[in-house]
Amino acid sequence: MTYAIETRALTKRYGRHTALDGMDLAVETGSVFGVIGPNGAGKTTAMRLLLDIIRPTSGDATVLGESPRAGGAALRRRIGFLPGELMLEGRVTGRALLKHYADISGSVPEGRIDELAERLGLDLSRHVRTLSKGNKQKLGLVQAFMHEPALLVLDEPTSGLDPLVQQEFLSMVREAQNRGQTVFLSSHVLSEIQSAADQVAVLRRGRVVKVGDVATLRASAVRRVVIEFTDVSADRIRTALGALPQLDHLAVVDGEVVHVTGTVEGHINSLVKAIAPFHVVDLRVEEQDLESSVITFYSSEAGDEN
Ligand SMILES: Nc1ncnc2c1ncn2[C@@H]1O[C@H](COP(=O)(O)OP(=O)(O)OP(=O)(O)O)[C@@H](O)[C@H]1O
Repeated sequence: MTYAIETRALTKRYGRHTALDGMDLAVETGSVFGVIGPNGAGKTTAMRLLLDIIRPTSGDATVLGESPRAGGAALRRRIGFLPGELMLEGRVTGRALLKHYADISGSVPEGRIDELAERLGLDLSRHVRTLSKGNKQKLGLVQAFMHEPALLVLDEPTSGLDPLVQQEFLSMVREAQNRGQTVFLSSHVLSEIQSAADQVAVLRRGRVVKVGDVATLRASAVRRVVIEFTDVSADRIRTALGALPQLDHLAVVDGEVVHVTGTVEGHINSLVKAIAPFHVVDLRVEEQDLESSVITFYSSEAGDEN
């Protein structure tokens, strides 16, 4: 197994504030790896460390087999980077700017810039400072993808893109993967990661709190359950279900039909066993998308740190 990115206890502090706290990650070569987390979780900090834009307080990283610091410009050319905050102010056209970047990164295939711009619906003849946020983002994407680098590091790549362009971006990611490129991307919009990423790391307050493939994260996902019973009292149901450890937010409404709602984390086996003795007239189990699931995860963990 080879890794395009490995980090060992990678840590960045700003004064007393820890932006990234002992990150251990291994990103397989040729995979699409997503980092998700809310604003301020440390996603941008992690990416800047990998690009040697900032230096770690402690710990280290290997990117395409080299340390970001020692790899220098040669390593940088093998990475396509989309920064989170793209500053494009010049009085140049998109085409001129990309030509400038292409001269630096070298080896941009003939016609590649036009092909990518067309796919994303970007007008290359406009001055970059007149472009909208979404169009600047497209220019940033063309710049990151155009030289088909071994590794793509994309900070919030879909922010500002409309849904159709997001779909086009996702097919660019898949094509990059088919070519053997590795894609490391961040988002706080988890639905984007869900369809694109082989592996996902959940980052929260500078720490990796979960890593897994989308299927594994789903297996531990939080599901919403709705159950209706007849011929039983609400109290008996409360007693039967109240002790189940993975059942949360339990609400039992008394009536001719006893109505129960709650959330279950992980497998629903013990819930099914617990309701089996009663007369169940309806049972619905709704899987939340990864986004709601992880948000539930954050909120259930909230308050465990300062
Ligand atoms: N140069 C800096 N000086 C001081 N604190 C910083 C600096 N850069 C980042 N931080 C802090 O480090 C934490 C992590 O920031 P980071 O930008 O990595 O988060 P993020 O997950 O990328 O969030 P966002 O989606 O908002 O960009 C935040 O609390 C941020 O305020």
